Amino acid sequence: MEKSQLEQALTRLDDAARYLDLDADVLEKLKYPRETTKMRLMVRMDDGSRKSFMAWRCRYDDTRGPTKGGIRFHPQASMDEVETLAFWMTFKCAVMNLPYGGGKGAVQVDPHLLSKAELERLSRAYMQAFANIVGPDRDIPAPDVYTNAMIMGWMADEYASIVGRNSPAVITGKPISLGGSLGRDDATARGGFYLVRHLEKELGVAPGSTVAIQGFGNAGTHMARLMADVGYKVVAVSDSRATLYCPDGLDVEAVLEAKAANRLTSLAGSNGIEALPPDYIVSVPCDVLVPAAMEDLINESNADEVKARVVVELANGPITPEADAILFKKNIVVLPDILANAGGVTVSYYEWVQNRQGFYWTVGEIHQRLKSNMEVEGRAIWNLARDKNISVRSAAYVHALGRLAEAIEAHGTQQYFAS
Ligand SMILES: NC(=O)c1ccc[n+]([C@@H]2O[C@H](COP(=O)([O-])OP(=O)(O)OC[C@H]3O[C@@H](n4cnc5c(N)ncnc54)[C@H](O)[C@@H]3O)[C@@H](O)[C@H]2O)c1
Repeated sequence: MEKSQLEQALTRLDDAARYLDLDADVLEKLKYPRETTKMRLMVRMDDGSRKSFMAWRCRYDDTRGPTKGGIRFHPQASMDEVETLAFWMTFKCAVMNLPYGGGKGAVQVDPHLLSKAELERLSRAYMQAFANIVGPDRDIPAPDVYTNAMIMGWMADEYASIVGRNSPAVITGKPISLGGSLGRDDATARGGFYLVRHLEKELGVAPGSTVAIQGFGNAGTHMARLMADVGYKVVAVSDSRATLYCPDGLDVEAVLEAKAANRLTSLAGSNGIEALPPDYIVSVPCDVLVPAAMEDLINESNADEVKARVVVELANGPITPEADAILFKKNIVVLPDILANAGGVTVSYYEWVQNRQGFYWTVGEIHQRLKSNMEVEGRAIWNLARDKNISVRSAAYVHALGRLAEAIEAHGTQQYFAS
């Protein structure tokens, strides 16, 4: 029988456990989601009819603090995916030493088929359904695929009316006018960017090296701009419909404009730019490949075609464990999701801190803190990988698991005696 997504993800936990002397209780605690709630949301459509949508919220593990993780609106969302993403959040927050556990949520919906008013009603319905589960000290959502600051703003507003007080720290990734943090919009890409720049010597890349980016949404577009701004050559980008490829380098600003107007492929045919199928991006000749779309897009069927020497996982889980083994054999360095895309949750943490203290930082302060956090954790993980001769992914899991194990033990024995 085929493994579920969560079972696949758990193989990383078993792998990391081999390098630590852990109590069996620790693994038992981390092997299962603590709490997953499933709700059917009823939403009034503009034509007066009612439609229902399946929705979930998972709090995977809260040993290190309130659970934290985004809400995804996607037609293929499933409980298995939500629990897997929540598992990854647990490790990501531990990698970055944030005082959080891991959570995630989703609605099974294609948001492109909804009007803005329907999208607002759906977002409010989500918060009505899960208001008892979330909370600034319990579970703190954020944006993920096909959700954004506007949606977080509606959800924060709904939560405030339910609890009867302003409570901005319940959700992050909000509009700046509602207590959002400066620097949250490009934080995921910026974290990955700081990491690459910090490890340039070790990775053998530098401005002038070529980059291909799979997925051209929040994470992908910001990464393209940041890398191009310091002189990296972006040779290919893709979205769900096409890959745009130009070996001499794309004009990133022109590509961003075309994407904003929803006509990415309109650039093909001029200046040596070709439009190719979306999957082509994986095999593009380049130095750095940046998956920034969905899970499992690099798998057994195409991992052999990867030409890059470095893969920076801005997406969550873009490489299957089988593909990971193939890349490792090919000496391709993978900077794993739980480290490379942790800039998003890190600036979400800053947003939560600012909301709670009621005092806000400048964008310069945010960038400085993020750069320092990425460099400290990135360096520790890089050194661990080198010293133990393991992949950077395994090292990131070992780094996080050590922190989780310490916290599980520090909680004492109460849970041991409880049923
Ligand atoms: N936004 C964040 O702060 C954040 C933080 C951490 C991780 N991530 C992860 O980054 C990834 C992207 O998230 P986002 O926020 O940028 O989402 P987004 O909705 O802004 O963008 C997703 C992009 O992926 C593209 N896409 C979808 N299917 C594709 C396919 N088969 N091939 C190529 N492109 C495809 C879409 O066209 C879109 O351009 C996800 O895995 C998400 O979990 C996001």
